Amino acid sequence: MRTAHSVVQIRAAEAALMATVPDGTLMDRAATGLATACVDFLGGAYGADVVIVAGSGANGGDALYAGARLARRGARVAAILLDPGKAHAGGLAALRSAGGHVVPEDEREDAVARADLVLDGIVGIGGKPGLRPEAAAVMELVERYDVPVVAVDVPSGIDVDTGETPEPHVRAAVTVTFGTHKVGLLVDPGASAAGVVHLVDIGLGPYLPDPVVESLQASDVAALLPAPDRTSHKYTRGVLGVVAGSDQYTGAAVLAVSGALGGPLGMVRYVGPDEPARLVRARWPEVVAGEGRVQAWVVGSGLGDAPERAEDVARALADDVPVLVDADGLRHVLARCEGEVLLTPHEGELARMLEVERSNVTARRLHYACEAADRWNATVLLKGATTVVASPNGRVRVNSVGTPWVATAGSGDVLSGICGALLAGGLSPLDAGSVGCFLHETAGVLASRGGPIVAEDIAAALPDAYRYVRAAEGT
Ligand SMILES: NC(=O)C1=CN([C@@H]2O[C@H](COP(=O)(O)OP(=O)(O)OC[C@H]3O[C@@H](n4cnc5c(N)ncnc54)[C@H](OP(=O)(O)O)[C@@H]3O)[C@@H](O)[C@H]2O)[C@@H](O)CC1
Ligand SMILES: Nc1ncnc2c1ncn2[C@@H]1O[C@H](COP(=O)(O)OP(=O)(O)O)[C@@H](O)[C@H]1O
Ligand SMILES: [K+]
Repeated sequence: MRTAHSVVQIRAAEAALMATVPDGTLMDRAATGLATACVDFLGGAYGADVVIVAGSGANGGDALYAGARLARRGARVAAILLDPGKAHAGGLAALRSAGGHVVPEDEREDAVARADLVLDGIVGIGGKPGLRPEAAAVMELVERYDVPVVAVDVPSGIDVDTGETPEPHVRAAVTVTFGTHKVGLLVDPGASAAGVVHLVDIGLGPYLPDPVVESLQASDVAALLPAPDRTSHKYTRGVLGVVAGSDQYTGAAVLAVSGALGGPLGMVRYVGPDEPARLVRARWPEVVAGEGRVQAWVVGSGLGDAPERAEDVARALADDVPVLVDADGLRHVLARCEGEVLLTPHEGELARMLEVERSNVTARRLHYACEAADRWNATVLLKGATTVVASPNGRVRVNSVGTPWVATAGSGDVLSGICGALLAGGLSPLDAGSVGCFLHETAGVLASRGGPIVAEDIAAALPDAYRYVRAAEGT
């Protein structure tokens, strides 16, 4: 499990750990890990030109100490001090004694222009979102000369606790973070600004409380996946009812059912108009058409906007089993939900539900997913490059696995099917949403292998994704 903590939690853990170790130990651990990551990134330090952009806090201190290590390994290291009077004294002395130097103000552009790497030590967890003008001016040079950035702890300027990114902020190729992940490194748009995140263990683990955000890894997913045993039969494995598709959107029915059949259940019942029902059965003879007992419902994909389809959603929500509501069905979730409900909007659908601009949802994904979970008393899975799954009890998971090739028409219908299958298999909405999303994106990666795919390819690769995560656990 990858876990992310808030700044307040990290500060408290840091204080508790610091009381047990000599002064400077944590910064030494951080700088050592940071320097190693820079050497890996550069493919060796010798002869490389490294520019450190250092603010006035400990984040600048980490960068300067790492710079000293790189200088000792043969890099030419130059520091741009944003506030020379307040630069970290120990870090600066270490850099100077290792042969590094401070860049005079009128030589900043030249230094950036020839750099192989810029270390962003402007601010860390003590910074306010955005950058001050002087820091922004240096980072403009870095972007103009297209110099790759390794961010220290966080890309400076992002909102560390939410992943929001008010401009300006740093865009990093790699972020080397210390002790634990920060929420803003896992949630977009902050996650995109962070690039590849590398965690350096500085010994904080035993002092950290429950995380604010979790991110399942393959072995976590494997541990949560239902699998049949010798006593299983199709009904004990779970039956999913799929209410999807319409005469206009027949494909949604086929795709939602394909996603469901790629999951660990015993049977799918399809409930819908004649034409999509005919297509579903032609494609999947094992599907039973018509109502019957189910362990969970998926309702919504491709229902269309005919007012009478509201009945479908109401009937599913009134049944005493977990319900996933997707796409068109989301228009009809008007009141607070009761029981186990998973809502799976994309940003546009969530914006419509909350009556806000879509751009606001894009900018504040964590905030609006949590707000919707609270408002509807349901688990909300907000789709995207990093999917957020927020439950009404405050637990949040983020999925960072996947490929943008998964963003293809009908892909969301497949997702609703696999998540529904997991609900029918007995998983909670939080587990079904986060495990389903992991399997769906992993299937996308396996099917795509770097090339274009269609939604059916994702559904077809779901059993392989299942095998892949079980292999990761060694089961
Ligand atoms: N936690 C841990 O376990 C460990 C933490 N460690 C490290 O410490 C870091 C936290 O250090 P920190 O507390 O000194 O704060 P930090 O982020 O460097 O700077 C804040 C200062 O910057 C300024 N400033 C603020 N906003 C700004 C802006 N938008 N644009 C420009 N400047 C801005 C403001 O200063 P001012 O100029 O107002 O005096 C403020 O006081 C942490 O991220 C990690 O790298 C590791 O060493 C080891 C273990
Ligand atoms: N950039 C991306 N990287 C990975 N997955 C993505 C990206 N953008 C979207 N997705 C995924 O693609 C799917 C799209 O679903 P949705 O928007 O409902 O499409 P549709 O309505 O066509 O089925 C979701 O699972 C979403 O999380
Ligand atoms: K930083």
